[in-house]
Amino acid sequence: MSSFLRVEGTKLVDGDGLEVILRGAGLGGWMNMENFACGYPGCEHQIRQELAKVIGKEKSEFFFNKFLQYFFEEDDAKFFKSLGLNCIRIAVNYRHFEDDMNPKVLKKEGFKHLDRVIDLCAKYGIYTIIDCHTAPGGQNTDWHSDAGTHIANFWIHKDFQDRLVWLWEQFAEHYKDNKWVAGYNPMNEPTDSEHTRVVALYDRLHDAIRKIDKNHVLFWDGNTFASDFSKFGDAHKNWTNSAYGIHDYSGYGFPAARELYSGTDEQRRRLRRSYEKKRQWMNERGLCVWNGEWGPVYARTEYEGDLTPQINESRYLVLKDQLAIYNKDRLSWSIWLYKDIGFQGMVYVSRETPYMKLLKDFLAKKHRLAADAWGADDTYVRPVYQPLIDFITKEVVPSEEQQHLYPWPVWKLPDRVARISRNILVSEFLLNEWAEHFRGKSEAELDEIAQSFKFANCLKRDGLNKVLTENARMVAESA
Ligand SMILES: O[C@@H]1[C@@H](O)[C@H](O[C@@H]2CO[C@@H](O[C@@H]3CO[C@@H](O)[C@H](O)[C@H]3O)[C@H](O)[C@H]2O)OC[C@H]1O
Repeated sequence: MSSFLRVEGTKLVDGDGLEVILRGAGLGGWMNMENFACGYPGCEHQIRQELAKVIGKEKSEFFFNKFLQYFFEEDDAKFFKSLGLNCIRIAVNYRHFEDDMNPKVLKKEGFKHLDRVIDLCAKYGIYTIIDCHTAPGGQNTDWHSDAGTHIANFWIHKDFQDRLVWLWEQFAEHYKDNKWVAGYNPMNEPTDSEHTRVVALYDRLHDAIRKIDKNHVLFWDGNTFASDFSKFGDAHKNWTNSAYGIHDYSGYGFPAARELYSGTDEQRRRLRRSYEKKRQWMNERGLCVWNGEWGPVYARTEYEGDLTPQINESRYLVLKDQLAIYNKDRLSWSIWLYKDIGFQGMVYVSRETPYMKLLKDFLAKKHRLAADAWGADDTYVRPVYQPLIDFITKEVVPSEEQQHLYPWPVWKLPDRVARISRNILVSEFLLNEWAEHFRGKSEAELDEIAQSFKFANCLKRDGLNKVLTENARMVAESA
């Protein structure tokens, strides 16, 4: 490894000017844990608080540290590489590096696992992209920014913005010489309702990082969950060595899809249209595009029963058809996600592990209540929330236009009701129930529970991995 990757026109290239197409995955709920991926309700800072209340701070930190250790180790890197993939996007939570009660004081221990995983990936020839998935105050309206609210306060507090700039200075200083780090993704999925503050912030982040690190590629997500660059204007002219991140989730990959995907001409047209819309701004300017997140979720026999194989075959087809589009464009991408508890991951924690056995009934309850937002099936609770939706549409804001609160159009009214009443409110009441499962556990038991996330204790989603491997083989042969 002799060179940094860089952007040349629409491509990523190595030091010899040879094109490099990054094909890989987001690591998942690791240094930014997520409810559906890790099996808890709400968001990460809430379960950390709750577990500390139930088993004490020391034991709780012990557990989370073990979790971080076992989640990604040598076997994971080896397996990932064996699929023909070459890049892992690592989502990190700012809280590992800075305490809200002690702002702008670096927690050096935050780098312990991040360095370990970056070095492990490097050992196997896998690039990494550092993705700042949460910003102080919350840069978006969803659970994964770990704010615990649907108000993206990051955009209305300069202090929060200053702290993110400071954090990126720390990252840049720490990783500026690391050539296996393909680049930095300074902010995951902003939702700036004014569309201008995000551009001003990117200017600041760019200048701060470039003062320290002239080499790494910067991957800038579009506004509104990395779907919209339409208000970016000529902003790119200020940003050097930059690529632009879209997140190309297709509705066909989710339970709420209007129909099961079977690859009809009309469905393929929709798939392509939704992708092309997201990259239009880059196309018009000849800029480099990176698809930082995409991919379906999968049915599980415990919930979808006999329909599981049929649903999942349809989801694999969505995946294949998306890949066909991306291959034509020689697009770099990062599928969401590598490891979880069995909803979306390439590998997932076996139901026979201590963690999954411990939480079996709780997870079934959480599923029934549709407490997570990601790909939730709301069949059981729809009668509870539909009256609220009807009330808002009939009595509160009868005009459709007034129902279009940002982040519309990604959030329609039912999405908003789901996020606020289920993913935030109901989940709050479930936090203690989750944490109580750990009451009275010794360190040895907590260690054993955390080991559930080890590669050896995970199953592989063969259908998904087969599609990815065959694609890797095909692109390698046609190169
Ligand atoms: O951490 C990730 C997170 O980054 C990701 O965020 C979601 C991305 O998608 C958003 O909705 C989609 C927008 O495009 C439409 O075509 C799809 O149908 C929508 O699902 C969503 O609001 C974001 O939260 O999601 C997964 C997290 O684990």
